[in-house]
Amino acid sequence: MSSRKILITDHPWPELEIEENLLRAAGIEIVDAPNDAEATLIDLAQDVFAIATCWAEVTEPVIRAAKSCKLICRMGIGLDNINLKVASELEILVTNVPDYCVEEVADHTLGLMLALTRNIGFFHQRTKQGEYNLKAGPPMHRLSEQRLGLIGFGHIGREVFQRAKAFGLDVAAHTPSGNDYGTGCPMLSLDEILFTSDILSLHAPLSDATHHLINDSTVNQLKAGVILINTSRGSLIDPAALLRGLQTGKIAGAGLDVFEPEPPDLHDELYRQENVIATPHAAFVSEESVDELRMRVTKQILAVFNGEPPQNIVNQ
Ligand SMILES: NC(=O)C1=CN([C@@H]2O[C@H](COP(=O)(O)OP(=O)(O)OC[C@H]3O[C@@H](n4cnc5c(N)ncnc54)[C@H](O)[C@@H]3O)[C@@H](O)[C@H]2O)C=CC1
Ligand SMILES: O=C(O)C(=O)CO
Repeated sequence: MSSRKILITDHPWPELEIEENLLRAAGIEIVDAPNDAEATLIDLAQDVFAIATCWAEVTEPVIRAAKSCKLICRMGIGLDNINLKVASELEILVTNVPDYCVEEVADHTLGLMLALTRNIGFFHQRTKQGEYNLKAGPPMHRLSEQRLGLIGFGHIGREVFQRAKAFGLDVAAHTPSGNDYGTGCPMLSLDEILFTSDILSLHAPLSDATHHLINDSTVNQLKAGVILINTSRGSLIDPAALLRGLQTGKIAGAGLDVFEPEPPDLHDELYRQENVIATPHAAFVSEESVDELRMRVTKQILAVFNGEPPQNIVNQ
């Protein structure tokens, strides 16, 4: 390996001590980007053998500038911030960590769902403001009489299914393949899931097919009073259509962990709606998941440095 440098484009953890301990011991230098602007990444990527990225856009110009690059690691599951086509064309391996936070995201999804269906966010705000009563709360429904529709039934969707069953929810799912992975979960068409869900939760990756999957036309198909949960990617929802759906009452509430764009403009009308609860792309986080993620990415980098195949290659 001629280059001994790697570039970390961005990371939400304050220090890189896990990466430094393992990589510096092997003689690898870490370049910690000061910001994730494309021009900065183009400049810093020139002589690195690997790029590790959380949410920064690893664009075609960044990849083409990285002349010695053998590996691009997504420090996470979703691959929507990496130009996979160009990486593959240049025979650069791309990896992700497909299963480090499945339980955390499923728990978070149920958390958002319960906060909305039990009016926990609403009552919390009112109680803190000194209003100790049940006046004017949105209607609440018995969960065991509600249909939860999942769009996407991969690692996370299936984990949400298991939890939701324990709450007595009637769960159904939609994916293009219709594979229920032996769970017995009814698999429906997109139209059926939109028409029949009392709660709709998104667990599909961001792609051309899922971009603005929730738009004015699909909002129209939803059951009146539906609750919408998104812990996948913000751009699965057209934010303007969501706002209109909330304002007309078609959508009774939204629980959002992901946004378009990120970070969102929290002064936007959408986030001022009382029936929107939001968390800052935090669904994946626990001490355990983040440590596991960082260790596994570091091992992928070490493998390639040592001339071995890394785990979880997505483009081979
Ligand atoms: N908020 C957070 O902190 C986190 C968010 N995520 C997001 O969650 C997404 C899902 O993660 P996993 O379940 O692990 O992925 P996965 O790859 O195991 O499952 C994805 C599922 O989406 C389905 N799918 C693909 N295209 C579809 C379409 N057009 N319509 C409906 N379904 C479609 C697939 O068939 C599969 O069932 C990730 O792609 C990522 O964007 C992942 C981790 C953390
Ligand atoms: O792992 C993912 O895809 C996340 O969204 C967290 O970065």
